[in-house]
Amino acid sequence: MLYCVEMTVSIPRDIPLDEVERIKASEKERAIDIQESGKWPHLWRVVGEYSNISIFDVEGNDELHSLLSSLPLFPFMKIKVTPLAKHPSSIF
Ligand SMILES: O=C(O)CC1=CCC(=O)O1
Repeated sequence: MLYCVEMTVSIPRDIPLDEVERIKASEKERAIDIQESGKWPHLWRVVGEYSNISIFDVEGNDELHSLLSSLPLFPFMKIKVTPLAKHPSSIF
């Protein structure tokens, strides 16, 4: 199943900068691992926001939740999930 996922990050200002940098480095590693698995085929920055729009290609809700909640930034993200179905006029 395909899902469009919008993740908006908001890190509390009282977390020490070195801890924030550590979390971001772990986030990047985990994101690369998932992309390399083929389950996260698109990851795009939303211009002007600390936010991304992604496409996930997974078995279903449980797998998507498991991947999203494995991200180190998960506790600091607001996530909007939109399940996608084939459009009848799509030629792709
Ligand atoms: O920077 C973001 O949009 C949050 C994020 C998700 C995957 C990643 O590497 O960073």
